[in-house]
Amino acid sequence: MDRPRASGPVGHHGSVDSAGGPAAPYLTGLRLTGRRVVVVGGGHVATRRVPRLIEAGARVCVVAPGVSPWIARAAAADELVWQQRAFRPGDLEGAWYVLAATDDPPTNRAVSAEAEDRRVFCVRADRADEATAWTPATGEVDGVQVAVLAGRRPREAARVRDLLVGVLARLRRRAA
Ligand SMILES: C[C@@]1(CC(=O)O)C2=NC(=C\c3[nH]c(c(CCC(=O)O)c3CC(=O)O)Cc3[nH]c(c(CC(=O)O)c3CCC(=O)O)/C=C3\N/C(=C\2)[C@@H](CCC(=O)O)[C@]3(C)CC(=O)O)/[C@H]1CCC(=O)O
Ligand SMILES: NC(=O)c1ccc[n+]([C@@H]2O[C@H](COP(=O)([O-])OP(=O)(O)OC[C@H]3O[C@@H](n4cnc5c(N)ncnc54)[C@H](O)[C@@H]3O)[C@@H](O)[C@H]2O)c1
Repeated sequence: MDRPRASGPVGHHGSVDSAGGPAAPYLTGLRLTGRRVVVVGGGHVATRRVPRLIEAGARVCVVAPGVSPWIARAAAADELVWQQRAFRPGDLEGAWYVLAATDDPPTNRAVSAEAEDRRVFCVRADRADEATAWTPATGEVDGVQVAVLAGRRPREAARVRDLLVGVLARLRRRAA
């Protein structure tokens, strides 16, 4: 079947074409309620991402010898499970989504290899080119969610997210 054509500068699929570049990720919305998500590593990057997984209702398991105070508190409050040890093969059993976010590249590589074997999508914090998923910059205004990927330019993604959230909030206030 032919691909549907874009009409005008912004196609009906919402993209301004950058023909010839590497394929862009397929943006989607994971519905994680009650589903196991394994986060390997419990430092700065994991601590930025885990709250959103919990908000989405995921059953989060953090595997790391040491974690941030926020993750330790969330574990104590039963908001997540913390396995206080290094990653071991088999830890991804039953996972729907995986984050490899340690500061040890061989461990991140082992996590992403196990995820690949199990065909589970996996973010890899240190090597986006070897990951099967990327984390967008996100925001929300009155039930409208915004997610921005900027082609491995996280600061640009966060800047555009802030702009969009600002515009949405202004539109909301004007409509009220
Ligand atoms: C948007 C955001 C969402 C979030 O994380 O929640 C996000 N990174 C954020 C922050 C941030 N990232 C980095 C720093 C420290 C340096 C700096 O300041 O520049 C900081 C700031 C900080 O940590 O404070 C460095 C970095 N990032 C990546 C690599 C590896 C690589 O590119 O290979 C390295 C080098 C690591 C190294 O040195 O080894 C990779 C990715 N980072 C992504 C997302 C994915 C898609 C991005 C896109 O398409 O635009 C992608 C591709 C994959 C992924 O990781 O999912 C969040 C802003 C959230 C917000 O502000 O709300
Ligand atoms: N993608 C991004 O947005 C982004 C941003 C900053 C840094 N990074 C990259 O991500 C990596 C992690 O960054 P960070 O700032 O969160 O590091 P961090 O030092 O704050 O945390 C590292 C965590 O990994 C854990 N860990 C180490 N070895 C482990 C093992 N074998 N098994 C399980 N857990 C293990 C530690 O206990 C700790 O919890 C960095 O090395 C950097 O390459 C990515």
